[in-house]
Amino acid sequence: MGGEVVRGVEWEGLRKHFGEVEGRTLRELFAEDPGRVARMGVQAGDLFLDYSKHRVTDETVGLLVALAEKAGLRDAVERMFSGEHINVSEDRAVLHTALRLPADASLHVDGQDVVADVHEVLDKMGAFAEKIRSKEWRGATGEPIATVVNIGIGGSDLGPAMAYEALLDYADAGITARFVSNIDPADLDGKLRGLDPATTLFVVSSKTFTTIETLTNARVARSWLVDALGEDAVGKHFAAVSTNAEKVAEFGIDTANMFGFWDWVGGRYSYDGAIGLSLMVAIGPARFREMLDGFHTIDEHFRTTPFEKNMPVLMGMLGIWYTDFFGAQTRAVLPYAQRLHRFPAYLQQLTMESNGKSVKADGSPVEVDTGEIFWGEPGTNGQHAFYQLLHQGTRLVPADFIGFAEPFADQAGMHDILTANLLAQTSALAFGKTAAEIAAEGTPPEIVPHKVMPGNRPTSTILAPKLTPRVLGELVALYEHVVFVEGVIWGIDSFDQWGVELGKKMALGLEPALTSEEPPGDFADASTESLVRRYRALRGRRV
Ligand SMILES: O=P(O)(O)OC[C@H]1O[C@H](O)[C@H](O)[C@@H](O)[C@@H]1O
Repeated sequence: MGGEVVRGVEWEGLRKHFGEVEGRTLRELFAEDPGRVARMGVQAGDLFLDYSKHRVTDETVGLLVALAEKAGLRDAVERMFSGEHINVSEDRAVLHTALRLPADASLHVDGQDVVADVHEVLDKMGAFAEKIRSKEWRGATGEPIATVVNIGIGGSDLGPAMAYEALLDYADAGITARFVSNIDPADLDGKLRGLDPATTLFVVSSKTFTTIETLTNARVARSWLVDALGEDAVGKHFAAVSTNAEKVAEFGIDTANMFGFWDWVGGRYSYDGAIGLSLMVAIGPARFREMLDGFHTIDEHFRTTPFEKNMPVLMGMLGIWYTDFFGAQTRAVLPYAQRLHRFPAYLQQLTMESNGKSVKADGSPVEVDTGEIFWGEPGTNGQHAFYQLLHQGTRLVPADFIGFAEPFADQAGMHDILTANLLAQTSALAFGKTAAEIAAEGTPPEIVPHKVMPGNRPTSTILAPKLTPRVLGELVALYEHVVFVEGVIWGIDSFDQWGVELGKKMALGLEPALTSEEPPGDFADASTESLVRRYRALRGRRV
């Protein structure tokens, strides 16, 4: 499966074809075939993708689709959706798609009625969120909750934080959310500033409930609350989201206020379940469910649409095309929506923790580059910062531009100016400006080379009607499945993350060396030892 197609017949066919396409420009491709625009557009739910500004022909698309077929992508999709243990290194099912199945759907996995479990938790979250939003839930002093502080990190932070920011215009109950993640004390300190313990609810979010950052922040937050309101206040001011009820109880949070999920939901795939609790409190259960419908729409599209019109398949295969044939290292994601300012950061975990692997699912080494480096900033800000490199630098940076037709609120035509910028950038990136065109404007000859815009820089444009809860769900599901497609082609396990473990363990081992009164002991390496001594000296400790 999967990785076996790398360097196979279809792969080599693509390599040969790449030799023919590499030297062609988008100007030529468009001049020869203006009809490509009509053919290279696909709709999935509310999302429209224009991929005509990619360095591909119909033949390229045909070959990429054939590679996906040969890799067994169809089967792999079914295996994921039906709950097979495709996360082989952890022997787990991968069922984030079950988090958004409608209540009348049916899915039994490992003897468990997954749909019933999911909806039981959603209903419990909904009831809790409504109590807080309606002010029926009162804090220890009888006041309603004004602020929800989510304490979590990685998948237990990035998803709800990104989505809360994205959907801020839908937070209609006067309840704001804050997100604390970093073990740097500055994070919690900054986020607690200005808050009244009497009106603050903490949601401690951790799949494992063993993550040191989260538990430490939660402990400090607990003291902050208890110092102000006493020990008895904890029950009214702390909730937990976890798969680990035992640890939640051990920490001292009433499991009646705990919202569960399952080992078949990866941390980075979890905010559409209980990890989204703080988001649900802010926007309400109905809008949260609209968001889930959006996710589900794309799940169905991915599962049932022929590959030639399948948005995640096309985007994933384009990722393979640029990574493994053009040798691109990164993919920029450029949302023309300020509300999506955390979307690139969210995608970094989703994509890079999933596909940053150098062995295949069977443990053998991969033979080609895997894992695109995702990065980005909202437009138009990025235009005034790093787009220079995108336009005239030596590196090829394929980019996804994301835009919306309707703003939540507009002023002075600002939204149209925003969209005009998105369109101008993708056009300039694709078609550039030649030396002759620049010279014809009267530019002095010695300046002409500086002004040449090489063009031929590929982009996707994703356009949606409006950034609603539904559309956000669609966008996130789209990228989840893009990750899946790429992982299948590379033959890797996109659902484990062993690479983060070693550093965590070493930090636990190093901490005593920083704080001990004894001279630092033996170290594995001289550089680390010298830095430990320097740090201790700077902190006035014995070296
Ligand atoms: O939710 P938790 O168990 O606290 O885990 C939080 C995060 O920490 C880990 O280091 C993983 O790399 C992430 O995938 C995970 O989302």
